[in-house]
Amino acid sequence: MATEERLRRTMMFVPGNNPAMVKDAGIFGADSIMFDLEDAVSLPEKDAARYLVYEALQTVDYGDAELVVRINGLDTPFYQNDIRAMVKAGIDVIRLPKVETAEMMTELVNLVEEAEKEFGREVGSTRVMAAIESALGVVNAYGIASSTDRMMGIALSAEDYTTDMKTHRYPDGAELQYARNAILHAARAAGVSAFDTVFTNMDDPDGFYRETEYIHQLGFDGKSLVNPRQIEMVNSVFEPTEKEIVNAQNVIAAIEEARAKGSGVISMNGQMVDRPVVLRAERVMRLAKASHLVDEEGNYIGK
Ligand SMILES: CC(=O)SCCNC(=O)CCNC(=O)[C@H](O)C(C)(C)COP(=O)(O)OP(=O)(O)OC[C@H]1O[C@@H](n2cnc3c(N)ncnc32)[C@H](O)[C@@H]1OP(=O)(O)O
Ligand SMILES: O=C([O-])CC(=O)C(=O)O
Ligand SMILES: [Mg+2]
Repeated sequence: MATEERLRRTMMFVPGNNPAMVKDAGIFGADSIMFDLEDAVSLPEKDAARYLVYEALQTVDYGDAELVVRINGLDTPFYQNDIRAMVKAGIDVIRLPKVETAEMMTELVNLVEEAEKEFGREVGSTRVMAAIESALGVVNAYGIASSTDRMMGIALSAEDYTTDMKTHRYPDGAELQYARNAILHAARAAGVSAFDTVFTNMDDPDGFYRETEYIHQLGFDGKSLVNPRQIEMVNSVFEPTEKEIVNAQNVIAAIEEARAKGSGVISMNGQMVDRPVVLRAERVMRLAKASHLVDEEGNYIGK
């Protein structure tokens, strides 16, 4: 399933007009690096940023990170050149900002396909994602999330969203409750990844940690980030604990024993273990493996 393909806990914005940040973006260990051609780049620098990111994609080794670019919106004069350059460079994922309808994704995908043909890239190899930044986008979230086979995920973009909603961000996040839940349900129903929004106050690590724990509890796959210092904090929240891993191993062993006896349910330390419990345990083990916390047999080895 698309949401389980790879770890996507951390998706770090890197301003596309900053050569030092673009060059070093791979050293911090983000699961996904997101080069920004949109709001981090001023209008006079749009062409230079596109060229800088294009060059970096040809020359810099970003290791295993998934490479994403946030292009300019469909209401700008820049998005067509952004799409052609990024597809030509072989970007993994194009993130379209300010998506409000499924038709906007269709327009993106048509241009991506044209560019893949023009530059000899395999048709279908470029994936896409949508940033949802308005009330209309939230209302249409499922249509957007299920608009194309290329869809990797959808993200809440709370800075623009709260502006559209005539509010701003508060420490308790109550103003984002509906959007977070709507986006998460749309992503899960469509089988794509769900990303929470950026947290922009670098001087409030406690607030960042609280928000990350909260969105992890809701079920998001990860979070958009603006600074490398945020990566380790997100990973520490998303990594399964030793206790969770040992419990998952016990659950899997118990259900295998039950199945050998022809039963789909068993009691383990007073807890009923049945299919949903087993599916959660299997997911814990996949996360543990991807986080290199277990060996090939699934035994906890820690960091
Ligand atoms: C609402 C929206 O649209 S949000 C998305 C658009 N915004 C962005 O892309 C902003 C990205 N983030 C940044 O530009 C910066 O992190 C800021 C402005 C928020 C903070 O900057 P600083 O206070 O300089 O950050 P900090 O002191 O932690 O930087 C430490 C190091 O990490 C680097 N760094 C910081 N942020 C990033 C980043 N996003 N990507 C890559 N490298 C980064 C700095 O260059 C610095 O490197 P150095 O030690 O070699 O000089
Ligand atoms: O995608 C994000 O989280 C950043 C952004 O553009 C917004 O919040 O408006
Ligand atoms: Mg925005």
